[in-house]
Amino acid sequence: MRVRDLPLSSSVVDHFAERGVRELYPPQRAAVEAGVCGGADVVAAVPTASGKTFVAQLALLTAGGPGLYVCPLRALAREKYETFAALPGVDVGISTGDFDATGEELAGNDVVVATSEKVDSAIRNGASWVDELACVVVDEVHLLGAKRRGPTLEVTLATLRRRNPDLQTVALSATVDNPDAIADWLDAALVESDWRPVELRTGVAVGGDVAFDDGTSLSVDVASADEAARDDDEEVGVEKNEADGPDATEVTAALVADAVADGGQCLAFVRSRREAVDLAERLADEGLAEKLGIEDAAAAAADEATDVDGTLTGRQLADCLRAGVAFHHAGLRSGHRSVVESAFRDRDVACICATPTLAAGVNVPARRVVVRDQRRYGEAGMEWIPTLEVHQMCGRAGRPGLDPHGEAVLVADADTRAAVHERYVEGEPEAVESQLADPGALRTHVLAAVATGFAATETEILDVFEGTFYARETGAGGLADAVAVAVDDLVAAGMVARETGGVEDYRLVATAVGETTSKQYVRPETGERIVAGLRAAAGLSDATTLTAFEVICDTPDMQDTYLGNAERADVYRFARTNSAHLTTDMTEPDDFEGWLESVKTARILDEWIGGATVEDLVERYRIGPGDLDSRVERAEWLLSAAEALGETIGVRVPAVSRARSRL
Ligand SMILES: Nc1ncnc2c1ncn2[C@@H]1O[C@H](COP(=O)(O)OP(=O)(O)OP(=O)(O)O)[C@@H](O)[C@H]1O
Repeated sequence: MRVRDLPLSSSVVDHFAERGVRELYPPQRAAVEAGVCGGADVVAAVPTASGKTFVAQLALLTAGGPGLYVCPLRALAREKYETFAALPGVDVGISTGDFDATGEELAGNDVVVATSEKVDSAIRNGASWVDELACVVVDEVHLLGAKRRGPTLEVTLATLRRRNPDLQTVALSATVDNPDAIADWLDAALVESDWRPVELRTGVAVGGDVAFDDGTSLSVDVASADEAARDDDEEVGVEKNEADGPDATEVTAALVADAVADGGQCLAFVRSRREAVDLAERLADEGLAEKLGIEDAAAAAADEATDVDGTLTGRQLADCLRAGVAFHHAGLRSGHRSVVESAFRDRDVACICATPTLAAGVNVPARRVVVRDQRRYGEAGMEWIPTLEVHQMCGRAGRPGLDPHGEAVLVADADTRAAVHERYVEGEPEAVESQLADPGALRTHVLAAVATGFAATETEILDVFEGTFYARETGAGGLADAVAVAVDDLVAAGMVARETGGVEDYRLVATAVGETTSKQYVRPETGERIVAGLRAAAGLSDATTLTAFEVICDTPDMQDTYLGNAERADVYRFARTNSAHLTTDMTEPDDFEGWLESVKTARILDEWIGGATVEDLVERYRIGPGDLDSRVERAEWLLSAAEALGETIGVRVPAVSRARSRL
């Protein structure tokens, strides 16, 4: 099936042809056969990099009206926006910021790219454009199994479909165990395929020996790399037992060096940000830039990274880039992330050492993927990383048209070889499971349903949830008890009131605080904390910007900031010295550690508006520059919510507005 046989304009056909897209890939053909160009609802569950974006474009271009592309990950939205905006004759809007507004300015676009939070917020604020949509495409729909954002994704999609029964729904998923359940939920045709544009072989490495699942094998020389490490160890007086095998880092280094010497780029995945930086610094000794012959380009990429800022992270990244290697994780500033991603695509860097976030959707195909760590710290100590995530990492291997096959190598040792093989080579990815029953998520969405006027009784709330994936799995009735608890909680928190009509007959209405909380897109617990904080601040004789920051940082909508043991005493002293400016008495918090972390975040933000530089703060408080950026952004949103809530309850705290304007 050819692109030019599809119902697309000739300029669009030319656009694709210029990008080498002339003949449809088999899963794309299956989607067309399922009716994606004719308004049909389709779920496509296909491997990484097998052309899902093209399926999205087909749906959006052929729908008889405006389309919405829901991108659960903010980091990806910009890339998709650019892809859609390049289409001839298509007006594209983007909405990914975290806070506020109906986004009325988005009306009139042919395609809107937005996160599910942003769409949810637009619905709560009464945006009319959401009712005019002809088509919605949800990318990475398997993320409805994610704890925080999953419930928003499914409730938003259910609400859109309920309000607009003619809406075409197209959902794109990674390969999961239950795509049929997702298709059944959306009443959609299922396109399921394991076809990949480049064949992938996956193997397990023990020492320098890799056994692939297609029966082939590979040996790399770890000994020399290992000796290098041993020399280093000797210098610093580390004793190493001769009987120890080579460690996973050295095996990884050898696998990377081998692929690069052969002209191929690599991705190496590790469990944490810290490990990503350490591994990159270790690989900087491998002479990768010389091996790939990219010294000049690598130096230029290093200069670009230096231009972003002068932080320690920026300097480390630049040093690594100069040596042909980079690191990539969620604590990087977006400027650094995009330098790394585009340098990799332009072949100006030989290897990226990354945390699993890179695997989720960023288009960075490599010859070889090495998964050094398959376990990471979780709630229950060291846990295996889900198969779905590891498969997404492995799926980045193989560049269409350039590599005969992609190679994914999982680094194990003699003890873990069998488990790693069973879990990730033989094993199937997990099923997607709804997280909507989580009490915090339910409170948020119950409040939204009441505040927007969609529901005024428990039964009507259950009707709203009837279209969710959760309800498909268990029946909406499965939520009845949990919804009743959520309503009670919201009444106790002063967000919702029961207005009685007759005996035992009542309607649920949002209180003014509940309505503002929902519109400002903060969680009910956040709204409650801010209201209490504002009242306390109004009673302080000396409420300062620190007071305002303490209030908003002590909410579940602000990210936690890690508090190391060494800093604890210092933050404790700071809280004591500044107790006159804080709304919480030190003896009060149930979760004292959590509160101290909020004080640390508040202190950082207060110094930031006082003129401290990113460089200072990053070094003094040991947070990533990207983490500082995201806290500043959240603080802006939460302070604006605090202003709105202050107005609602008639409490004015000038320090809140001062903090906001200085941010
Ligand atoms: N029919 C086609 N012919 C040639 N190239 C194609 C075709 N379809 C897609 N591609 C190219 O394949 C690459 C991967 O496609 P795409 O990014 O859509 O994959 P994806 O399935 O969305 O991946 P992800 O798992 O990252 O979401 C892109 O560079 C795209 O231009």
